[in-house]
Amino acid sequence: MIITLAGGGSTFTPGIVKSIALRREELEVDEIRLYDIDGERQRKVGVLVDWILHEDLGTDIKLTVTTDPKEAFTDASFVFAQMRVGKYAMREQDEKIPLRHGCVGQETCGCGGMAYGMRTIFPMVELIDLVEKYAKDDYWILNYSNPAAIVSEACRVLRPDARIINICDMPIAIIDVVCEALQIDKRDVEYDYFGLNHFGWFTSIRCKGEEILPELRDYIMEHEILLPDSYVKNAAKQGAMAGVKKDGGESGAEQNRHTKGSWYYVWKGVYEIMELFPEYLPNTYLNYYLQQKEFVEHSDPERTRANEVMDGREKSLFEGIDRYEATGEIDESIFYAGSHGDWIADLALALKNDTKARFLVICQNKGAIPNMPYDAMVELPAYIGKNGPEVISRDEIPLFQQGLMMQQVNCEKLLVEGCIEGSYEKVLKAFALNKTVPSIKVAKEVLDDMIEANKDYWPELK
Ligand SMILES: NC(=O)c1ccc[n+]([C@@H]2O[C@H](COP(=O)([O-])OP(=O)(O)OC[C@H]3O[C@@H](n4cnc5c(N)ncnc54)[C@H](O)[C@@H]3O)[C@@H](O)[C@H]2O)c1
Ligand SMILES: O=P(O)(O)OC[C@H]1O[C@H](O[C@H]2[C@H](O)[C@@H](O)[C@@H](O)O[C@@H]2CO)[C@H](O)[C@@H](O)[C@@H]1O
Ligand SMILES: [Mn+2]
Repeated sequence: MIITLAGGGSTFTPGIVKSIALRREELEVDEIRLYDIDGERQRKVGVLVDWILHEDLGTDIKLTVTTDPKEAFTDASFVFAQMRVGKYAMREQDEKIPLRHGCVGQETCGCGGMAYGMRTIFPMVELIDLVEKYAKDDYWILNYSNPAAIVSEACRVLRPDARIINICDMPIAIIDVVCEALQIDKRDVEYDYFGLNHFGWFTSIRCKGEEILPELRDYIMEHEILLPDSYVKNAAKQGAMAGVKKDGGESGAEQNRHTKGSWYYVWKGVYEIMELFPEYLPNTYLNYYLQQKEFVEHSDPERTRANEVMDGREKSLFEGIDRYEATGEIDESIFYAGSHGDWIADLALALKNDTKARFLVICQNKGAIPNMPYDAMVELPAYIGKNGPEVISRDEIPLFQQGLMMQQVNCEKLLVEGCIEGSYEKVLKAFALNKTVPSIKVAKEVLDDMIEANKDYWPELK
């Protein structure tokens, strides 16, 4: 049983490998392969992965680190994809170019998300074709590569038969925070959710069968933020309490980072949205669409999330690996093993062992939300077994959410069509349709700057 990580040089690789290795008996995994187009970045991550597999956990799982697709995918059962096409340097452009024009600058939302999507569509299709060619016939690609909404729409259009499931860790990250805030165990929690990727709402959260959304709402209103007291106390102890505008990089500690810099506004925004629209718990990404003006106001166009990540997660990981290579000493806090890795490893487990466990997945609607288009890629709970997701249908969604989702879904579809056809006009219409963009003139200005910045990545637009 072979699992290949595509984007093996990712900062998330060590955490994911640890989650796989901790489930080695149920997954019956014999070999883990890392595949990347950047050999040196991946080699370094491979050094840490080797330590995790063979020193830390003492497993006999074989490790292969390669830039050769044939070696990477031959006979693989699972491919976990986590590519960042254009790396952090292009993420920085995605975030900074729109901000220069007064628009939201974000990795996966608005103009930045569309730019990232246009870089990723064809490499993703290429990956699918390589996996089809070399992997086992019943392979599964479990895809984290962002922007997952646009990537999944492109896969639906270009490779409709691919055995790919697109997923996101934000909803489970939100549930982690909710559980910490209310001091409950996440194993007791089940939730209902609907939306698009990075664009959805929790409609019910249950703990041991009891509805806890009202209690959570009270917590958020009382604290004026969705942040657990324990996170805030820990961060304060470390002298890193935020709320502070435009502050420095992340610390190694996962909890700590949520209390400062751009993450602070993520959790504050949940309160600001729920104060006005208390019915559901919003995905934090809705901030960028519902508070676009305020986001631009509190952003520093010279220092965005990409800078925080480069100075934080990326730096501490690669400096830690360098230190290990030089001294043989390892500091485990340089990588994060948690829900992100557990989620994808548990999904593989559900597919392999036909567990019918419940997961949120990005899937074609096919009537599951009756008042959304049949071919929209939506995010919904599903039971996962050996034949893939069995999506749980629901009632019609309210007009406010449906209106927002229709605008966003049409934007994503136009972008994918424009990218495939090489149509400037369609891509411009996608930019103009996005809720983060105030006028067609601004849409054109941002798009033209994006074309220049992405000339090594995007198809030509005519
Ligand atoms: N869906 C989610 O909820 C979720 C959560 C976290 C991260 N992500 C995504 O996971 C990815 C990795 O994030 P990161 O911050 O660790 O980035 P990273 O830059 O550290 O790692 C990405 C790796 O992908 C490699 N890569 C780029 N193009 C490739 C290609 N065509 N083939 C193979 N490898 C390629 C890069 O060389 C790099 O090593 C990103 O797409 C990010 O957006 C998604
Ligand atoms: O800015 P980044 O690169 O730190 O995060 C962007 C990603 O944010 C979400 O995933 C988070 C998650 O919410 C957090 O709790 C922790 O697990 O880290 C993840 C990655 O930072 C989101 O779901 C992803 O799509 C984004 O790429
Ligand atoms: Mn996500």
